[in-house]
Amino acid sequence: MAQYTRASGFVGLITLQNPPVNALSAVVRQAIVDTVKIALSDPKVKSVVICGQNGNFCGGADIKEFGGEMTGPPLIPMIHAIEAANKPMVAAIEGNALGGGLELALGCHYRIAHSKARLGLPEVTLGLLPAAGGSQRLPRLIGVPDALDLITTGRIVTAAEALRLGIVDQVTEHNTVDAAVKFALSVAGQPLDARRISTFPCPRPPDSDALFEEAMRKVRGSARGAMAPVACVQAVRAAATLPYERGMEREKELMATLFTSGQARALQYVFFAQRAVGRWSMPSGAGWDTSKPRPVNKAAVIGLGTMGRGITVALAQTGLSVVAIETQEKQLMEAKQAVTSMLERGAKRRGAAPALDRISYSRNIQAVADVDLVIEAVFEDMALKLEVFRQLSAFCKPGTLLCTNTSALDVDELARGTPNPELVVGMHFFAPAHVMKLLEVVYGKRSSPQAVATAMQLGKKMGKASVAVGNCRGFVGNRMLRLYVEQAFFLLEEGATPELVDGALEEFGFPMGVFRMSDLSGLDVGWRTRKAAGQAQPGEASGQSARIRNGSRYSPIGDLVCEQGRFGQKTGRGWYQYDKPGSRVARSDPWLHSFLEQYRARHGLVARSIDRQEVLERCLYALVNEGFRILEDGIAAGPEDIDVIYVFGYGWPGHRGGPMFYASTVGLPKVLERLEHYHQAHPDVPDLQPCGLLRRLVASGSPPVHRWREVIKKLHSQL
Ligand SMILES: CCCCCCC/C=C/C(=O)SCCNC(=O)CCNC(=O)[C@H](O)C(C)(C)COP(=O)(O)OP(=O)(O)OC[C@H]1O[C@@H](n2cnc3c(N)ncnc32)[C@H](O)[C@@H]1OP(=O)(O)O
Repeated sequence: MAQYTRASGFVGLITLQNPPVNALSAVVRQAIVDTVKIALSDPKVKSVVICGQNGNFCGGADIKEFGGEMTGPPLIPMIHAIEAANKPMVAAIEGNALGGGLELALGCHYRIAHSKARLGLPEVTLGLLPAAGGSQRLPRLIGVPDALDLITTGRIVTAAEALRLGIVDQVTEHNTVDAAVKFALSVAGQPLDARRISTFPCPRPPDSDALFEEAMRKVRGSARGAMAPVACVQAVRAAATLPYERGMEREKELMATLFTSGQARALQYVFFAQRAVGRWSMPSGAGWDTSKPRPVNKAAVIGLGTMGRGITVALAQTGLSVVAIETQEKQLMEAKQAVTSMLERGAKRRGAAPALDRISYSRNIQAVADVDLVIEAVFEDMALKLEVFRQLSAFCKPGTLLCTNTSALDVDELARGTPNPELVVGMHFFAPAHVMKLLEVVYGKRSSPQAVATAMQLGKKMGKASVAVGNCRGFVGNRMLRLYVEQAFFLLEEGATPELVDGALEEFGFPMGVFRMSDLSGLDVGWRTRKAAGQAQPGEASGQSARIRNGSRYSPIGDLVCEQGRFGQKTGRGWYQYDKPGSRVARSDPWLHSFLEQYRARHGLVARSIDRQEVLERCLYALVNEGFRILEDGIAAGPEDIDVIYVFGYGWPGHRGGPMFYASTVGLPKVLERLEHYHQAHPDVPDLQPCGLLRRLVASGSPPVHRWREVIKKLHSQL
């Protein structure tokens, strides 16, 4: 709702009240309409201030309402009535003014912001556009190029930037409502015609056609099939080329298309999934609501390779003191240089000072003595990690949390090697660790809820989408990925090319297909793991046995490519060829195609024609099937956890909502039927056998994704 009071005798004060973010629900919109009417009809009131309760202006339209039938007064006429008012309307912006919240403020005649306020139109991240007039008013206020930037990216700006752009009229360090009331009194009675943004002509840059074409090219390149960024460009173009009323019609048309698209539903699901994973739980029942994190002010990072450097940067940028440890002098100095330049680049981007003095460097592991938490990021070798954990246990003060950044090793085995296994958790970052938004927090059998709570809270502070998962080989993300990559290899054996597989996956929305990605990250990484596991065997054995391991189908194609010294971009050759080592532009490689032909001939395989649909079904349904197994095993608590991991860590297109959400949109019976089909066609791939949980969900009528947890709970209670 919204409360109406009078301030300083002559100012009507409307306070939005809908905790926690004062979203514009139907009730709030009705209250705004009612209170504006009261203020405008009160002869004593000379001007009006709109603010939000609890230091937060407004988080925008109520996203929860998008799923149902819209009731209550619509936003657009409500904002028009504010703009048309004959008394000055002033927005007092504290905290967030986002989406419909900023659009409401743009309907006001003046905007006063607190210096810590954040403003933006993030609708595009929800698959929408600012359709309460924002796409038409913002370009009129700040010009087309800046409006295009903010609307197509959803970028949030600080009050200082908002002032520079001309979005707000004044920024205050003091009480914003007091400042707005004072300001409102000072402008009482002044003419308002020049303050109604919808009446402004839209400043049209001389080269506007080229500008819009470039903007369209840019969003099409990065949107990977997402409709909203494209519609945002179209809406701003309408602002620049049409009168306001017609621009509003275009905004409405574009919004209608987006609103009813599956993409908006998927992105809104991701928004709520991100919040849901914060309410984590462990199989014991302990969770976010019962476990208190320990304070972490100082942390240590052990091992300053690529991951360790990124983690150091991320921790320092979060405001922690960091001790960065590497035993070899040369590596330590190289790492120091690399970390310094990463921090400087980041600081330049943010217009802040680099956090260089938060980091101390040491070759001595005893420097961990006074830290609250350690993140070990040494080479993926169990013996080495066990030794590091043994030393940490000896040198750390009691209660220090010991975290491992392993992506593949057993967290329980590491914990068993320490006197306090309850203090051990996995913190699995993704490269580059200071950029990638995902963190898997891996709890072992003995990890204490407090240790998990501490790692989750630290992840949140670092701005990561942090997901608590159980301990198993590959945790959630890599465990699922193995099956996806494996299907891509099998498809090559059966007649596909890297170009076909990557083309299908990139058209689906991945930034890179399996093979392009493999070339980027280096083929030798997986090869080393497969050799260590005894899977990759040297030489070009032929016949059936060369493609079987432990009774299941295995493709040695990746191993054979590695044997040729083709490790991807870094060697200039991999699944594709590159102009030179380190170059990024992949070109088809005739060598690889003839290698595939010879390989098939040697193994008696006859290439068949494979279409993009089969590529998608084989790769994606194998991945989804493993997701169901992970839920069945209790490694992830719900589908949201898996989806957040895939969207934020593995390039799964957000507008498809994550693999488990995607499966629900395809229809679980169809996913089940296709898996049965492929399992029948490939009985030597047991992983294609549909998971019991998938069958159970189908048998229980394929409930929507938000109800899967109930089925999973029931399943676990019966075990
Ligand atoms: C045909 C119809 C025409 C309609 C025209 C529509 C034009 C306008 C569209 C919009 O305004 S869309 C919404 C745009 N706003 C946003 O995208 C902002 C979303 N929220 C956030 O980014 C953050 O929540 C925040 C505001 C920055 C606050 O972050 P903080 O970390 O402090 O809290 P959270 O944990 O994120 O959120 C707390 C709580 O509030 C819920 N919530 C947040 N925003 C909304 C919202 N706009 N609608 C509904 N609910 C919202 C969030 O889910 C959390 O709830 P719980 O999950 O804890 O229950």
